[in-house]
Amino acid sequence: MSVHLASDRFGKSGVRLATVERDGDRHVFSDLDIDVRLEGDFEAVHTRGDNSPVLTTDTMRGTCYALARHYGARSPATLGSRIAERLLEACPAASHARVDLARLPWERLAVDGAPHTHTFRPGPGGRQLTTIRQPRGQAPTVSAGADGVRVLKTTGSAFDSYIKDEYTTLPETRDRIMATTVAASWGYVDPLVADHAAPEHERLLDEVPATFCARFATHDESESVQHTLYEMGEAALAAHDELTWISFRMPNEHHILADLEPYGLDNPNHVFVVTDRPYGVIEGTIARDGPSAARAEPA
Ligand SMILES: O=c1[nH]c(=O)c2[nH]c(=O)[nH]c2[nH]1
Repeated sequence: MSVHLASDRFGKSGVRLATVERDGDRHVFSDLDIDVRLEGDFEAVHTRGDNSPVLTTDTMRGTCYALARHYGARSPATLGSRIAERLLEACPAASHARVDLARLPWERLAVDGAPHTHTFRPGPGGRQLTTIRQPRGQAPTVSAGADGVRVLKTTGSAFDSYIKDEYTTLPETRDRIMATTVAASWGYVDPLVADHAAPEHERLLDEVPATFCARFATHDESESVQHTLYEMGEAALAAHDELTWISFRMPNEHHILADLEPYGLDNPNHVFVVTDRPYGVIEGTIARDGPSAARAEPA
């Protein structure tokens, strides 16, 4: 039997790193979860047990902390780019570095109506995601995203007219709860890709989820999660010229009308059984028409 190494990459996941920047009394707290990966010519590591080309994943972890000391963590795109560059410098066999940085949502605690200088609590949104892809000798690209963005609406969602066969038991409905925890990722037009530390990227990490969540709320003509996903993508691309594509993963967090008949009660959309498993998963990428569509990547 003959086999070969078809693909490989290695790195560190779950590098948890927080920084405090002190601007007088006012502290800025940044909390990141970083993943790094290297790809390149590491075949001998696998096939011959030759570790000489390996930059240890422990060194990758150390690199993240050391560069956070130099560059801070307030801009994940800046920190991520520096980490990617450094990993390629330190590991000659690597041809590509990828750094994924998730920023956890902390917000200032309000005390007597004013944001506190050094006390924080978990913020309401999801995690903000920045991905740096750095091919050796070429410009890096940045893509972005959000995950853990939880939304639910209590009306304005229908689901009917689907295929019915001998295994179909799902009742049709013109009025249901729609709930999901959105994971989104998006890619930028070229100027923003080149200028990867652009403040636009930071601004869009806030604004794009706000745009697609607003469309989730206002799309009261929803025929399905798929229908709303498309509307959310279209709204994001319409509102933000910087984006060329946006991908969503939207689990359908089912709220099933409870059967209260055994108790002699009616149930006009009041009481629901909340189930977490199994759950539907709806995924899609919306891209602008034209050449940029070819660069669309899955979430
Ligand atoms: O919006 C929905 N899309 C589906 O594809 C689907 N399938 C299902 O069972 N419920 C739903 N809801």
